[in-house]
Amino acid sequence: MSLPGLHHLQHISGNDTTIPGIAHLPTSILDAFIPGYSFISKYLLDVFGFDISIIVSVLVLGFACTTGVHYIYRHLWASFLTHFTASVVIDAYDIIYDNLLSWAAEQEDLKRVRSLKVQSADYTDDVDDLKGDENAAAGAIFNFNSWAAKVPPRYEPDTGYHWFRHKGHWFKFSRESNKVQGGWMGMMIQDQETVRLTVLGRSTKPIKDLILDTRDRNLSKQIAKTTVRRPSPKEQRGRGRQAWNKVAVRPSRPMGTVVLDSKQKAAVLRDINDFLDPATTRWYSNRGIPYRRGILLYGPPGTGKTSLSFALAGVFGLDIYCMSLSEKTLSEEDLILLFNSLPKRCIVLLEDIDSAGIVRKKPDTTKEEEKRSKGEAEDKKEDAKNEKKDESAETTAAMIAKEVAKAVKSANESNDRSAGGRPGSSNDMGITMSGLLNAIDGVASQEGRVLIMTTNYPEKLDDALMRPGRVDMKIEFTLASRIQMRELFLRMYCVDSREAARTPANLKQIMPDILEANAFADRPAISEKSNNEKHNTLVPSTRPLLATPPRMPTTATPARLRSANKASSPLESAPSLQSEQSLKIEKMADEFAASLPEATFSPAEVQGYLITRKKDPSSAVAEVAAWRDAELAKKNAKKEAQREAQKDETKQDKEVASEISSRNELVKIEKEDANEEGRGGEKLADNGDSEDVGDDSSRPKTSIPATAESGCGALLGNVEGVREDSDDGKSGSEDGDSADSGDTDSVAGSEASQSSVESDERGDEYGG
Ligand SMILES: Nc1ncnc2c1ncn2[C@@H]1O[C@H](COP(=O)(O)OP(=O)(O)OP(=O)(O)O)[C@@H](O)[C@H]1O
Repeated sequence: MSLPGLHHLQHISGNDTTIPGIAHLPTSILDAFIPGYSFISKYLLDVFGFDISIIVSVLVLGFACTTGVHYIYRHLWASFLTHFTASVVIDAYDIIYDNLLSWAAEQEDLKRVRSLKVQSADYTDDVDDLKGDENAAAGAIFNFNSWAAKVPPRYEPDTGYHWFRHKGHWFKFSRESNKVQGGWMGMMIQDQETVRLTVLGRSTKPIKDLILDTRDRNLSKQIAKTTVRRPSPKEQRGRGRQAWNKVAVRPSRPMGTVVLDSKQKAAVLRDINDFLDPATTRWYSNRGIPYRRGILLYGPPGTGKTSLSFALAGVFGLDIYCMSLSEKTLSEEDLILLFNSLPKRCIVLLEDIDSAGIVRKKPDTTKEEEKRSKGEAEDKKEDAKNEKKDESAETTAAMIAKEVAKAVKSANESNDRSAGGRPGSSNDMGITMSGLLNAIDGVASQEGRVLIMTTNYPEKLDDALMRPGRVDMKIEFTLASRIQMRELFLRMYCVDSREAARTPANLKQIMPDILEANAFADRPAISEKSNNEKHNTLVPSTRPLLATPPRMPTTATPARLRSANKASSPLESAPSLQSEQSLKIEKMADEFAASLPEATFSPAEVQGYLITRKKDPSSAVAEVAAWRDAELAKKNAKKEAQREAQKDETKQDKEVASEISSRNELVKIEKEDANEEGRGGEKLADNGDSEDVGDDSSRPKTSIPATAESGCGALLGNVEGVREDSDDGKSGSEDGDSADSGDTDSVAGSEASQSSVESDERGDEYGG
């Protein structure tokens, strides 16, 4: 290749080290690109006679051209993208992100990309869709790992960008991972993924359509699934959706599987259905009423409160946000943030609301106490000056009082603990009642959510929490009635007939009988009633919304039971069983229910029994009497043990109290003696014979410190014993027969209901 211009340039430079006649770049230019070029090329030419200038010139020219073209291309492409494409960014914590990635994993164009990210079947829900091995031999051991290994892993496009075509449009799928500040005070650097979808063209519509497609595809896949979310770990908690973690997507629980009085079920279904109706939103806003709904589910453990909440989430296609107030890392600020980060429509399940130890903050007595004890300490100082001779007796008494107060305080604390509260109440516990109330109906709290609170002890709940507007509906759950037990039996052995009701589109599909019978004919239309009237309709002030499930007579026979079922149909109608086999099962269900006492076992217990015989209804019936007797014996033994424990506790309380009382008496006597001794000494001193008095061995001598120490040790031992007992769940406060309270000087050491203030006061009595 001839480059005459360059050749000319070379002559001008006057620094020619090359063979004349061959085109190349001037040495000065090459020197600028490659430092030391002229020296190297001269050396190579002199020693080997080889001219590298032409090769180097070509390489440099090639490099310059490529860089230039690349620069121009990038520049043009960037301005093309700016002016002729549209894009949308999707954050990783958004549901759209999940939808898009699972959609992308199935696109042929994107399957072909060379940079993929793989996700094993364990982390997807696909494992639930696998069918069991029907050819497995009877009794063959099921191996989950080898079964789950059949689910192919999911491949999705990795970080980087990939082009694909969808519905005639070209899209660019860019997955990016960025470092962002997060965590507490933004002190942690976290990875945050985003996907940017870009489409050729100036409109974002194709992207929006694509997002809708991915959502629809996901909906059709997840039609019968309920998404469960829990608060994110504290350090990852941020605003918005980051506050909540998706922990599971599980098959929706069919309403029919929750055995509950059908009127109660219908009431709650109607109520939530009305609430979610878009027209209701306007109704609320027109009247300035916060658009929220609160439901309290209460009753013994294992009676179906959580199950009903999940079934409701399934029926109404709502995500369920579960939270426990007893979670240690949950502060009031977190609670407010979590409530403020809820989506527009969802179910919030606040479980075991009583166990969080939510109590109104007690008046702060500590400071008063301190003041008082300070004042008293000063008084004591004065006294000490005036009555120096009482000093040793006083010190001893103060020691005892201090130890006793300590012991009583710790016993009280442990009693508090055993009574369900958290130790150190207001300091340890993050959530106070006012904090909870602020969160659930604070100004920034999200509207449109259904708050379901569950408790085993409704009587422990604060009235402020129960007021209409916070709790609009209460549903009581009871131990299983005979009809419920029959229903549980039928559901255990005829589940498949109910499968059709998994995705109901109409309330009638769930509860045909009750809704057709127009059970709510008297219920006013929502637009015709004021909110208060509405609350009154739904929540009688003290009674639960609806009566508990009707009880069958204790002497129910299978025949009576069946006729009662047919006549009143208080529960959702049982699965229609046509075949002979089904009639047989129905008969067995009657027999089964008739063998069990009412209101003794929780549905969970009955289900637990049935589940171990899930393929064998006959043995479930045959063995139920033996199971019942064994369970009743266990329950009675437990009750008896509790009674015994209570008795022991009372006895111990009394012993401790009487010991304290006798120590107290002893200290009093010592003190009086010491006073007398002092007075006698003074008199003798006046007579100038004081030394003899001190040696008077005829007077009874007391060894106060020794007595006091052993007394405290013994006393503490006893009180410690009481505390340990109460840690085991025995509450001293439950004991009606506490230490003799008539004796004002005595410290009723183990009386759990005493506050530490009281015990300190009594301690001061000792000291003074
Ligand atoms: N009424 C019921 N109908 C159907 N199943 C029930 C019912 N009650 C309890 N169960 C079964 O018992 C188990 C425990 O029920 P669930 O967790 O709903 O009870 P819970 O009242 O919320 O208990 P806890 O108060 O201890 O939280 C579940 O497997 C559920 O299927």
